[in-house]
Amino acid sequence: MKNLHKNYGELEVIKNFNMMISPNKIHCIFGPSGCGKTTFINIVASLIPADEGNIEGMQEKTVSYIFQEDRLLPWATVEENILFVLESRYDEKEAQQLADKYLSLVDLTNFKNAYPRELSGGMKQRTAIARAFAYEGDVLVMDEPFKGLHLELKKDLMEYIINYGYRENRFFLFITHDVDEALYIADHIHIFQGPPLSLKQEIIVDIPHEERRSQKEKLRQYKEILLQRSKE
Ligand SMILES: Nc1ncnc2c1ncn2[C@@H]1O[C@H](COP(=O)(O)OP(=O)(O)OP(=O)(O)O)[C@@H](O)[C@H]1O
Repeated sequence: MKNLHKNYGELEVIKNFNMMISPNKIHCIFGPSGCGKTTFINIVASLIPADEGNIEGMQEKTVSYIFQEDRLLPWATVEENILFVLESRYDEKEAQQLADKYLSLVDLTNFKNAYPRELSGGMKQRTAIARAFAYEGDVLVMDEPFKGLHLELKKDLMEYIINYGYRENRFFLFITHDVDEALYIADHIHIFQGPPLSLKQEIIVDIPHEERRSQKEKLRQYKEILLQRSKE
């Protein structure tokens, strides 16, 4: 991302902002409310245009997006909500296989025929996660995707991203306010401040994912740095 600028009226949300992300790595974005994180990832996902600047390497890339809110179609069932976005990309059989696989991952197979109004907030969010994962975009952009989910499912979903080949050749941008979540999953943690959005510090978490549960002392040190830098 090069020299990005974005204003909302008088407010300079993003000004001369640069950042690089690598495939196979999970980039977490951390920063105070209102600093411009959502605006930034919306630009990366081409949901809104930047006023200036460009993003290289995104041509022809497909994007899966998990929003802060579930954005489900109210008139469609859980399964139809997923199949609907897969239609443009997969044939019917492939789409059904993907929908089945990811409904099972988020533990909603038994609710595939339910409508959003019949679901709890967490179940709606799980549907939105299944929809984004199933689309299998080259770029996965997530804005606090696991907020409100219970710990076990949150861990299962993070494990899935880390361990099941899902990371291969894929770009991840992941906004979270949860320090433990970030330290569990991230390879890079970008601490932002703003507006206008700028990088305060980038932390590279150099503990292999499979060792994160056992390397408690090292993780605690990262946590301290992260909390300290976020507060300053
Ligand atoms: N469509 C819009 N029109 C006008 N101002 C906006 C718009 N969207 C965001 N803003 C403003 O831009 C600033 C950055 O908002 P943004 O949603 O990007 O922040 P954020 O870091 O994602 O916050 P949060 O963590 O609370 O989601 C805020 O001051 C917000 O009020």
